[in-house]
Amino acid sequence: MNERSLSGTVLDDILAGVREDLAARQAAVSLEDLKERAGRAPAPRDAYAALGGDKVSVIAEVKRSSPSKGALAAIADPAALAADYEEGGAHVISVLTERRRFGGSLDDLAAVRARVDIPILRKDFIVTSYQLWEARAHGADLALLMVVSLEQPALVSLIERAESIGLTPLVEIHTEEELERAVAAGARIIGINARNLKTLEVDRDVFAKLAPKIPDGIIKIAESGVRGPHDLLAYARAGADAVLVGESLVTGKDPRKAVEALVTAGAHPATRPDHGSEG
Ligand SMILES: O=P(O)(O)OC[C@@H](O)[C@@H](O)c1c[nH]c2ccccc12
Repeated sequence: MNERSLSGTVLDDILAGVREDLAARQAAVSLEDLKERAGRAPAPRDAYAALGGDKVSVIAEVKRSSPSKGALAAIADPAALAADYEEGGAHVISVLTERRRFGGSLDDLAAVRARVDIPILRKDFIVTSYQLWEARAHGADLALLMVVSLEQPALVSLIERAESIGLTPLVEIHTEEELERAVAAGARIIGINARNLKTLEVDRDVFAKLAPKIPDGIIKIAESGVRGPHDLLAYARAGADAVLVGESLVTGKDPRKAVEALVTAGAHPATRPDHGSEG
């Protein structure tokens, strides 16, 4: 068993459902078949190039539902939404593939990957290498690994496995202990989630508290709770290289324009700690 046992939290419920769905998929599709499909998948896109440079990058998420709010948006055509995000200037697209709580699927992932030219993140609760192969087989370029749901040896081996099959791992943390584990495991991209997945509470200050403790050279992503350019700028001043935005994009009137506003705010050098007056 790779997962930590954290009894009674929302995360526990989610992981239990994820494991059931995973078992059904494993019964239906052999690892051998998945590997074969991954071998035929288009080459991975360069996530480091997409997230690098002086700008604050925008990762726009295809998200139908959330455990905290339930249904957010119908999203009949996830690929069309992703195309809007790309037109708005998004640097990476995140696709939630978890079914029960987030309403996502691997079909969504494949459809989005086929429509846009930027790197795609598989956002899910990944606890086994089978899910990494699934991600690559459906075209993902990056995969989320959440420290909270993995024991250290599993985290280390999933990072290595992801890299060995061409997936860039985005390692998510919410506490200082998790941060230390992510760094020790060799993470090169760390996402600080403002949302505590055990309670679903959002605390935007978590980023500013933890980001300074991340060693130089590691890409820092602020996840959750970005309502618009104002929040992107606050995260940028606290050292974010990128923001990951879901709810405010899928619930807004015009996702393309909402992404454009974020990208424009993030393109301004004065938003970065190195260049800004906050220095
Ligand atoms: O919808 P928001 O508040 O903009 O958040 C997006 C993203 O950060 C959130 O979906 C998320 C971050 N980490 C996760 C892990 C699993 C599922 C979902 C997530």
